Amino acid sequence: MTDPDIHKGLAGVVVDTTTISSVNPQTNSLLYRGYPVQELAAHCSFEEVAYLLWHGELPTADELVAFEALERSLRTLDDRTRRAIDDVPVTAHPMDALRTAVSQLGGLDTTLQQPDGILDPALNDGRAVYLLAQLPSIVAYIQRRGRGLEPVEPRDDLDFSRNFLWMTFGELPDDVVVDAFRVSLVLYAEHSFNASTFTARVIASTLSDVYSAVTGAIGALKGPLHGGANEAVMHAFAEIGSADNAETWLDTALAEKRKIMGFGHRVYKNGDSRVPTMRSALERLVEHYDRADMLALYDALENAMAARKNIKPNLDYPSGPAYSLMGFDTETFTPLFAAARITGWTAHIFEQYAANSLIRPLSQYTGPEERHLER
Ligand SMILES: CC(=O)SCCNC(=O)CCNC(=O)[C@H](O)C(C)(C)COP(=O)(O)OP(=O)(O)OC[C@H]1O[C@@H](n2cnc3c(N)ncnc32)[C@H](O)[C@@H]1OP(=O)(O)O
Ligand SMILES: O=C([O-])CC(=O)C(=O)O
Repeated sequence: MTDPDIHKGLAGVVVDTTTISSVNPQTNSLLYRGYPVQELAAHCSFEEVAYLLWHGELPTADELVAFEALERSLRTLDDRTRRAIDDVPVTAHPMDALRTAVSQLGGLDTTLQQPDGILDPALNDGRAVYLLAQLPSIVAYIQRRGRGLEPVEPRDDLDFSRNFLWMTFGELPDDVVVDAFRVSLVLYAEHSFNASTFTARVIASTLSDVYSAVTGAIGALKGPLHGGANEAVMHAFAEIGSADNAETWLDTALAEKRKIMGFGHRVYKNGDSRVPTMRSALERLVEHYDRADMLALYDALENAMAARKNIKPNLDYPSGPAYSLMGFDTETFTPLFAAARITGWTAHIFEQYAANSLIRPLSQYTGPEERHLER
């Protein structure tokens, strides 16, 4: 019998079709429902992008008004969600607290028990907007709790990005900061069959519910080879200290066979299509906060990595320092990624439900030959 082809890590394997986004390493482009992500980042609110990912088209003016009103009405945290977060030790990683909170939202949703309660598209549309509205409140609550601060209530006179920053910091930053934050959310919203989205689709393929699928996706995103890389970038920056040390630090790290976080990508081998847009946002923040030293370090490490390994940055590389300049705690960076990616995750969960086939690949057994107990 010939050995089957093994596709370790499913690298290069096309497992299904999708109409949600297309990642094109040949043209270095990323399209959401056909629109280049750079155009969306330049011209659209995060709410418009969420609507586009879910419905396939940008909202009309009336649809946007109704959608924004609904999202704003769903932001307040239930006391039971706060208590669930409070039961997680404050020293735990914020992604653990976020995962617990989303899991608990599933337990609180009694409509899951209705006939067809898990798959009903109308119920699921509502759940997606609810998760979109709740995640910023949860993430802001977790960061403030970590700092020993009282929560800040959401405001329904603010758009998604502004309200997120308001709830986190208790004040509104300048427009340049809000805009960089909005750009990061748009860029993080969706990226086809990445590890966390695929996790969500695997869970959805068993006809489990959307909260379970999102809870699993949060677990997958936490890892440093995926979303966890944005905070790992800042840990590396802290180790390096300043631009002068970048080359020496990198030589040591590579000699120790360490992975350099924020560099490399499974699909893009010649640069991540989102990096130039996020880097421009980072440059505006650097100017605003007068932190040329941050950009110098950023460039020094990028150049050293290009010279030694010819490996380019991914989106987590500019996002990490951008979130740091905005004032987020380093451990909040991956929860921010999750609060944006909830849009892509849920779009994929619903696409999976709509044309489902249980995801269950094969493996080649390489363990012991058949043997028998000696008793
Ligand atoms: C938004 C996102 O989630 S983007 C991804 C964020 N993750 C990171 O930034 C973590 C750091 N990067 C990595 O670990 C990898 O580049 C991954 C996991 C993203 C992609 O990995 P793969 O597609 O499996 O690439 P693979 O690991 O085969 O890399 C090919 C070669 O480049 C090297 N390489 C790839 N990325 C890096 C890196 N960041 N640092 C050092 N070497 C690297 C590998 O060691 C390997 O070298 P080898 O052939 O000598 O063994
Ligand atoms: O596509 C991937 O493998 C990882 C990634 O960049 C993302 O999820 O945004």
